[in-house]
Amino acid sequence: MLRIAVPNKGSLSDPAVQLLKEAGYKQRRDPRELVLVDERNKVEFFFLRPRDVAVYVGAGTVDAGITGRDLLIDSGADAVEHLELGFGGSTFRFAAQPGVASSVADIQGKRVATSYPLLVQQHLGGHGVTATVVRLDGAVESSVRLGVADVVADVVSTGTTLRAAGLEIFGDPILTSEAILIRAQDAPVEEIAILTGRLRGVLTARKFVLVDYDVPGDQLDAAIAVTPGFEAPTVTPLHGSDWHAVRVMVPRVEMNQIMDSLYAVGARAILTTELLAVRV
Ligand SMILES: Nc1ncnc2c1ncn2[C@@H]1O[C@H](COP(=O)(O)OP(=O)(O)OP(=O)(O)O)[C@@H](O)[C@H]1O
Ligand SMILES: O=P(O)(O)OC[C@H]1O[C@H](OP(=O)(O)OP(=O)(O)O)[C@H](O)[C@@H]1O
Ligand SMILES: [Mg+2]
Repeated sequence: MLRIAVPNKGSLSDPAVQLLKEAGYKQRRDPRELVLVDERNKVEFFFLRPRDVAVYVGAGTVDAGITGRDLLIDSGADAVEHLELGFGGSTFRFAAQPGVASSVADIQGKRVATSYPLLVQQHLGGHGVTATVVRLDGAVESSVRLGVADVVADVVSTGTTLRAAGLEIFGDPILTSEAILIRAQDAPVEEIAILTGRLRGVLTARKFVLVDYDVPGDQLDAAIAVTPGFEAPTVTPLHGSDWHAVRVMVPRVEMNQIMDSLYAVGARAILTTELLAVRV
């Protein structure tokens, strides 16, 4: 049985569980459940603290897990980033009160508060900067006002938390993070491939929609130029006329522009439908 670690709390937990459900895996109903066996798919899920996922995968006691890239790096664990999962996006940034620092070099000799000490130490070391890293469990933004640090290094999503604390981002991003599937060095290759295929199937289905339309023969090439498709669109002749029915996958974000363009070249009965899962 493939053993998979899933975050039990925090921002990554709900979207991770949702992704696994959509990929056809059984998920827990009771948030107190720590282990769940999915007999049908031959997978065992372990619900662990997001920070600990990489530790277990790195130790090889579970084969794979869902975590954030920032958490993986900060864990120092010997696990492999295997697949980007398209949620939990954030950047990891330095911030301070206005005028205190404008680049990483300005951190020299200062105190940096963070919940990600290894990630920050590695970044500072890479820039030849020596600083005192103050490890905090959370609410890092308050550390400057409360006098335990001069600079913070933290996860930034909207920036609202930093602004509310009177801090400004400075320097280049330390890291761009998102939720990722990680695997153990010696994870079973075939089982990981099945898991990856299932997850990719959902991620692709989220990015694309299916468009169907009818188009007269003399406009078929113009319509296909608008919707070239993943490989090639499916074209079926309509009974008793020179019209064709076309079915094609298009990127969800471009869906409305594409429908407008199709209409403009003479396509009619243009329908868009959701995809549940895809193998391409
Ligand atoms: N707005 C956000 N706030 C915090 N973490 C975020 C946010 N957006 C994405 N993430 C990602 O979520 C992961 C942090 O997981 P964690 O479980 O610590 O979440 P949390 O929401 O901070 O929970 P906690 O209540 O334990 O602080 C990191 O990979 C981080 O990059
Ligand atoms: O840029 P924003 O959209 O404001 O989001 C970023 C904030 O969210 C997280 O905090 P969280 O709520 O997880 O609390 P914590 O600091 O205690 O982990 C993170 O540590 C930042 O403080
Ligand atoms: Mg947090």
